[in-house]
Amino acid sequence: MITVTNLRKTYRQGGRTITALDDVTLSVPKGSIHGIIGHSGAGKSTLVRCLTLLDRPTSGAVVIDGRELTRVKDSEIRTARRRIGMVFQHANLMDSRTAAQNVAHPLELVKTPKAETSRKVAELLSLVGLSEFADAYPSQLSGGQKQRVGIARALATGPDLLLCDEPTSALDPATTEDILTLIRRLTQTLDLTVLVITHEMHVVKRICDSVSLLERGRIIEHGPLRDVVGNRDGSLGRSLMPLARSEGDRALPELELLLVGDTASAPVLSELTRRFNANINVLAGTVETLGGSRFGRLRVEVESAVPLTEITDYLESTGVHVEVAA
Ligand SMILES: Nc1ncnc2c1ncn2[C@@H]1O[C@H](COP(=O)(O)OP(=O)(O)OP(=O)(O)O)[C@@H](O)[C@H]1O
Repeated sequence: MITVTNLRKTYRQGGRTITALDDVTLSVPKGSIHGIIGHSGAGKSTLVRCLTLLDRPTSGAVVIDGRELTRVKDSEIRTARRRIGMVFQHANLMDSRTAAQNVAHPLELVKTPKAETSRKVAELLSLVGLSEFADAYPSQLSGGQKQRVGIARALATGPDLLLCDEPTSALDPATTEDILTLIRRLTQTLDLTVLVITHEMHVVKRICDSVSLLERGRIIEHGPLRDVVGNRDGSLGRSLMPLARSEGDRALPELELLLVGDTASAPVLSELTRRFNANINVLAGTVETLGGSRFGRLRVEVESAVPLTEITDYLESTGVHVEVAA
């Protein structure tokens, strides 16, 4: 489990104070994956540096499995860092070493006996599905295979936290899917705590149990995926389930509907047609299962003799979140 409390990082630059992280608080239980999503400049890299002690936070605490990382003395930083496995955008493998030798590297650094290293490396390569490639050099591996070696290497010292910094940003869609499936599987098999830093919404959608939106150093929205998507006041739900834009001016009123859980499977539109003798035209729509719940987001235009408020009141009474498009 990782708990970050009131984390703050400021930099002095040319007489100005730049606040890169502003009161960041989050908590990720064991066996789950938390996504941190943010645009360029939001503070993602600063957060990674503070969590890995490459940079000391200005204030606040980071506690990983009961150990307060922020209190670790400089002389103990190396040891403390072993509790965190890092997966980067590029695996950065050593070209002169085979896959097995790359995975063995962190174990050699902590002087693990040879036999134990061999056993662990074989186990890790098997976990990431690369047993047959143990003796292959990075130049003989695909991008996805290199990333698998990188993940095996990150897990070599048995970390409490796996920190994935843009783990699939350099991969094609099919390989991205493979790597995300692997991260999800390892989280469960090894009961890991995983933080995924990304700017890609589909990564959050595919594997995260919960998510935080980082903007200008602050977490402005956070929660389990299903709460965030169902929250009509936030922007994350819309970003996770976007709708195509409306085209031009339309004569009829437009409604945006958010359907959550059972409502997303109910025949809401046909009921609307029957009840209000309305013509409904779907302009855009998406239905997905996220964080174990089903969600539908629809933009519809409505033609009916009945006042629009009656229709929206009815929809709200059935549990549909309604917004009248401007
Ligand atoms: N060493 C530094 N000195 C001064 N300002 C910094 C330093 N590092 C980061 N910043 C500033 O802190 C803010 C957050 O930067 P950071 O690199 O953490 O964002 P990011 O979300 O990782 O962006 P990107 O995705 O582009 O890497 C930015 O305004 C940046 O200019």
